[in-house]
Amino acid sequence: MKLRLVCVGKLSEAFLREGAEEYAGRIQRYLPLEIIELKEEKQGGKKPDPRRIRDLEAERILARIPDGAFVLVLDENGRSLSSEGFSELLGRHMVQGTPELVAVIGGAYGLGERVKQRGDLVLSLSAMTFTHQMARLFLFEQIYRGLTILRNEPYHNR
Ligand SMILES: C[S@@+](CC[C@H](N)C(=O)[O-])C[C@H]1O[C@@H](n2cnc3c(N)ncnc32)[C@H](O)[C@@H]1O
Repeated sequence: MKLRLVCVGKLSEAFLREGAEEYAGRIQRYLPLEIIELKEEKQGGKKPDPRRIRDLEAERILARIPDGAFVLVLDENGRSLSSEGFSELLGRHMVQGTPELVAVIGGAYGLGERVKQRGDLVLSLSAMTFTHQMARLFLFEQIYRGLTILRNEPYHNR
């Protein structure tokens, strides 16, 4: 199974970029990982219309999700899972032969309804809201943690 992250915005904070790169490297010891960073929608000088921004970003996000992928949409209002539960989810898709697991992280205004509807699971990392950059780091850490749990490797201390 391949992993793909589709996200809006780059990692501009060096301390988060370093952390995310560290975990991305660790994940890639187990599974291939592709990161697609989409540009944030800008509305040239106008007062931002968050709904319009989300809708425009949604079109570009959906275009990067291949058919047959299992889609994990990251949203603070989604479902929460334990690390073990998340690890089981990853393991199930690896065994079932899901070709690609796509995780989606929104930009400053969050994700449009069409993206949430495409999600096979809308996942919350916490009921609190993080920046998209932090969400990326925490998601990567949890994917890495989940993979080490599947391999029974000493990272997650039960
Ligand atoms: C700054 S947040 C957007 C917040 C925005 N108020 C909204 O309506 O979603 C940017 C992105 O980070 C991700 N994110 C932030 N906090 C999260 C959390 N607690 N759980 C899961 N994803 C989160 C989501 O993908 C969100 O779209």
